[in-house]
Amino acid sequence: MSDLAIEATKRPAEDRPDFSKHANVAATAPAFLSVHDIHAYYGESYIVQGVSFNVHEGEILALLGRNGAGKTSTLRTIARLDNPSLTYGEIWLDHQHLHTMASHEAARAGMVLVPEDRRIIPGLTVEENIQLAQIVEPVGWSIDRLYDLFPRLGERRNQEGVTLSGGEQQMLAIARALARDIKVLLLDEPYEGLAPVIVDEIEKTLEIIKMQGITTILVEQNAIRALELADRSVILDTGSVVFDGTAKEVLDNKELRENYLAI
Ligand SMILES: Nc1ncnc2c1ncn2[C@@H]1O[C@H](COP(=O)(O)OP(=O)(O)OP(=O)(O)O)[C@@H](O)[C@H]1O
Repeated sequence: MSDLAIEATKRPAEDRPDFSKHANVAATAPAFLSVHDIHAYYGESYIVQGVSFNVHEGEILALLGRNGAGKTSTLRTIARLDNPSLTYGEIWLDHQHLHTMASHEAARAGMVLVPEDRRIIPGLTVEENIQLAQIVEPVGWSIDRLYDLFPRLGERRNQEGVTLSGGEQQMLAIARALARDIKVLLLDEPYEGLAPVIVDEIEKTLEIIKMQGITTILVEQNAIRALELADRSVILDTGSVVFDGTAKEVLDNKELRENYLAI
């Protein structure tokens, strides 16, 4: 950790300098997505403790770790949500510095989070949920293209979104993200509560999304399923990276799986 980062962590939240507002502290030429030494707090709670990793364009990265390891917090920090707040570090996406952006600017730059609770808007049909995502530029996939990817959504286009099954709601949440012109899809526990056959279906769509060149970061409790799909994996423990390598390395390493994933 750099001196500045240590300095940031020692101070109470209100006194901490907000290094995220400083654009000119990049040390190296960024990868497609480069997360560099990010530190983030919920109020006084220091949760994301110097996380760094790179993601290549079109890759699926499984971000794994035990309950409470900091996976959701890391995703939220990368998406530039206010909570937890980024106090130090850099996030570069395709030469754009997301660490200086608010969440709506990061979304416009192509970083979109599909949260665990999916946030389907009540009172709106499937199609209206998608259309709402396309109200502002830049627009991504057309509605017809989204229905090709998710035929179930096409069949239910006039049904109220919140009345869909859990799996269909997850598909709608992903479709809504793709309806924007995105570069990186951040998925928080997309398989949660879903039957294996629905997980199979969602997995197939994630493979198709990958083939279109979109980069995905997948946070999943179902680590085996995530690793079988992913190219690479980053494992977190108490808010820090303890492993960065290929998904196969994790699947082949019993000790790593037992120590950090309990599988
Ligand atoms: N809003 C919050 N305020 C304070 N602490 C929080 C908040 N949200 C999460 N935390 C704490 O941050 C730590 C990391 O939580 P996080 O949800 O990022 O972990 P996770 O790896 O995604 O866990 P899980 O797999 O259980 O979802 C936990 O100790 C949690 O209690």
